Amino acid sequence: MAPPHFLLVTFPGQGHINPSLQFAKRLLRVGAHVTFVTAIGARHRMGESKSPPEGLSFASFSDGYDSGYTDEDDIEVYMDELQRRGSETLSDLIASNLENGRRFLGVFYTTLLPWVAEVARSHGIPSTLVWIQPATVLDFYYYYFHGYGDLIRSTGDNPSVPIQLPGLPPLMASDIPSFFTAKNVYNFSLPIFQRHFEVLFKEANPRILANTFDALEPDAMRAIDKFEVIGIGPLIPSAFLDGQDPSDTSFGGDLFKSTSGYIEWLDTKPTASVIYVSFGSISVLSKAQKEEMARALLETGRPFLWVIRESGKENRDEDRLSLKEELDKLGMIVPWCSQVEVLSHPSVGCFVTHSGWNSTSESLVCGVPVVAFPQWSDQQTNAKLVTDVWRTGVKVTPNQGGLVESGEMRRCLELVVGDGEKGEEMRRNAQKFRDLAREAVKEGGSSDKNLRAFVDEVRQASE
Ligand SMILES: O=c1ccn([C@@H]2O[C@H](COP(=O)(O)OP(=O)(O)O[C@H]3O[C@H](CO)[C@@H](O)[C@H](O)[C@H]3O)[C@@H](O)[C@H]2O)c(=O)[nH]1
Repeated sequence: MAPPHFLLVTFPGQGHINPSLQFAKRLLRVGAHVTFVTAIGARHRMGESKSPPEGLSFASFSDGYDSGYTDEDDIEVYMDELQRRGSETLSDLIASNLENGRRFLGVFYTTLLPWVAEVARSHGIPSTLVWIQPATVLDFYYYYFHGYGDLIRSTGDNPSVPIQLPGLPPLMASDIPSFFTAKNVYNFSLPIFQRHFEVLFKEANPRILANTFDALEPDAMRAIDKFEVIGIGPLIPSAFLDGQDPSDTSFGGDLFKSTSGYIEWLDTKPTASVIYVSFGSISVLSKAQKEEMARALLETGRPFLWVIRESGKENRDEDRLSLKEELDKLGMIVPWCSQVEVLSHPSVGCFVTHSGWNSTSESLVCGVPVVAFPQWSDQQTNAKLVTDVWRTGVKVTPNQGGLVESGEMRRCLELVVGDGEKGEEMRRNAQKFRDLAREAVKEGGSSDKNLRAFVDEVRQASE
């Protein structure tokens, strides 16, 4: 019998590409073939040095921004173009495969691409959303559009009163996804999430595969009876997780150029001594914030590895860090690194993170406690889970102007890396979730079983 063949469409951002590539590899592991589709600009940047594993092929479409989306572009125009051009190409791809006798058994699409489900439906192919944030955040979006909108909107009026939603921890105004706050400037976001639910509820049996696992969010995964949330995560390269495929040492789709030497540098540092600082693939700290961070790192006196992505502005006087020489003596600043490799390194003892969902799950998988420094989107909620539910980290408190001062940063770092009871508890919890994550993905673990059962069902339904 021919292997089931799936189409997997992902938004062209690093935070989407990484879990999608890992999801594709999981599908291969359960005997499926996958065609991975994203926009041309991202596909080019992902590079093609490593030959893909057998059963994985790539296709791409023009979103109209083939040389890359930049900060100067209008995100709303971009999202419209992505949908318009993406829908056409995807439809052609499905049709030409059919003409050649190849039928996709199912279409998977990640967050922000609800239109993919419509394209799949127009060809009579079942589609499934792959949710790449925690189930808690998914539930929160659902509640907003289904009965709790007024309550959520009123959080800004009563910032000290928690919102209590079924199955979720009490959330303060500062814990909710940024798209719901008065400061939100991304007007495209809420209608897209609303549309995700609309297309989902056109399915007879709405199901969502989520990059989380049963033991991590047991209540949030079962909170809503209108759809089934199936945990298939954490989606992390096998070598750093279950070891089933030791050759799987990277996601395989970096959009940024890395440097060398940082692993050798980490090798020279004592166990759990290094502070790793990274804000993912989108957020950029202001110059003032970088200076505060630099002071905190220097005052803490511990070695650090800090990712500052290249923006082309580094060499301008106004962007140059004033303490650069001192920083270079104590730590290392790199433009990009293999984050999972760094977090798995025994020298790393603390992760200062923007709390993107991939970085958060990677911290859990590697058992590294965090200082959460959320910026936007789901990150406030992820930080809440880390600090109050899993208790594997602490969150910074900005001053009235929104700046996290060096003293506050230092306080948080010392809580995490220090010898106190709180630090020990966070390290213990981090180890606990590391073990639970491994348990979930190993053969027979909850995520492994969930994905196998899902693929078997799709296969049987198509027979
Ligand atoms: O030097 C680096 C820095 C990052 N990474 C990787 O890049 C990914 C970053 O993903 P994430 O931590 O989720 O951050 P963002 O890139 O900011 O992701 C966006 O997408 C995520 C998924 O929707 C959301 O959770 C975030 O809030 C949103 O900002 C992770 O896999 C990291 O391992 C590296 O490999 N090297």
